[in-house]
Amino acid sequence: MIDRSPLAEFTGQVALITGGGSGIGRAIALRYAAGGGDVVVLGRRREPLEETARMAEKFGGRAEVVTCDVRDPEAVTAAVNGVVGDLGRLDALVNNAAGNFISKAEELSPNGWRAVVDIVLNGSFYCTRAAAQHMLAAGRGSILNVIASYAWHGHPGTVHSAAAKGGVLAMTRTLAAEWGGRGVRVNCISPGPTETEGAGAALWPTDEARDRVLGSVPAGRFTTPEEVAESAAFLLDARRAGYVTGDVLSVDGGQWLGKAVYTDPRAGRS
Ligand SMILES: CCCCCCCCCCC/C=C/C(=O)SCCNC(=O)CCNC(=O)[C@H](O)C(C)(C)COP(=O)(O)OP(=O)(O)OC[C@H]1O[C@@H](n2cnc3c(N)ncnc32)[C@H](O)[C@@H]1OP(=O)(O)O
Ligand SMILES: NC(=O)C1=CN([C@@H]2O[C@H](COP(=O)(O)OP(=O)(O)OC[C@H]3O[C@@H](n4cnc5c(N)ncnc54)[C@H](OP(=O)(O)O)[C@@H]3O)[C@@H](O)[C@H]2O)C=CC1
Repeated sequence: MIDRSPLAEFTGQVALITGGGSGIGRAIALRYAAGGGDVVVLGRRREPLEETARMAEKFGGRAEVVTCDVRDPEAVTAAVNGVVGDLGRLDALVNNAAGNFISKAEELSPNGWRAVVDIVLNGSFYCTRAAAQHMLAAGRGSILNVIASYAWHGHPGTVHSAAAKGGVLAMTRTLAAEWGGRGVRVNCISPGPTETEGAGAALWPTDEARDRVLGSVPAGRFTTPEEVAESAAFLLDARRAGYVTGDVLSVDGGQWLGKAVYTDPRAGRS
């Protein structure tokens, strides 16, 4: 459980976290609040967002809730402008909202493809565009995109999500270069398999599938949302990561390296 951060690095600052009502998004919101910041959590369902806000307020800062579908660009712009109107500033955006399910590519319907790409890639762009208008005007800001390692190595069964996350990675690098001289940093964080409300049901719904995923992680366990949140706090903090932009931090127990590399007995690992 996250307690107040000894750094208090976000005191006086404001973060907007999409998908902040569950899993990794909630952990990032709570870590930001523990660091003294104010948080706004955005998603489609009000109830889980309000639960995050109640938890965040215990750290003493402000916490607000916005219901919005990131696939709706007008609603996103209104939500972001509302944050700045209510809280006076916007220092950080975390594009964490996502949709996912497993499907053979040849059986995936156009609408299934569209649902995931719209949430992950288009939604991240809409939020980024709206937030950057304020950040660039202020000359400071940090945008963190939550991706997955299959953005660069691919993964059978998740072509929609892998393609969308790959697009977010390219967007991150492009915008880091475009805005690097104007005070706005853009980075990615790449969690390993993490047991959350959405991921377990969508990606490893059976014990057999769960064991197979676990078997792919050299560290031998799932990532915790709090581990992702701690690294997210580092990347969001301008004092510690002010010179880091356009990069990806993997928090995955070595999963993307490929466990096969480590299971050769000649290397002393099995
Ligand atoms: C083999 C994989 C193992 C993975 C091991 C490695 C793991 C590490 C990396 C993990 C990386 C990433 C993880 C995540 O992103 S986890 C987050 C998961 N969270 C969620 O998905 C929560 C939100 N989800 C949703 O909102 C929905 O699932 C959805 C994305 C579908 C969007 O909901 P919406 O209500 O807008 O959409 P619809 O229900 O109307 O559906 C739209 C079309 O999509 C089709 N669909 C939906 N589900 C499925 C399915 N399970 N299989 C096939 N098709 C599906 C649906 O039928 C609609 O299409 P049609 O209109 O053509 O029918
Ligand atoms: N868990 C894992 O193993 C891994 C996760 N990731 C990434 O981490 C991030 C968080 O994942 P995780 O916590 O597991 O996921 P969850 O499914 O638990 O959370 C996803 C959140 O996104 C919100 N959301 C989904 N669609 C929309 C939408 N259209 N508009 C607004 N909000 C939306 C959901 O709220 P609501 O339904 O109320 O809208 C929910 O709060 C994602 O980007 C995911 O791809 C990366 C690697 C591994």
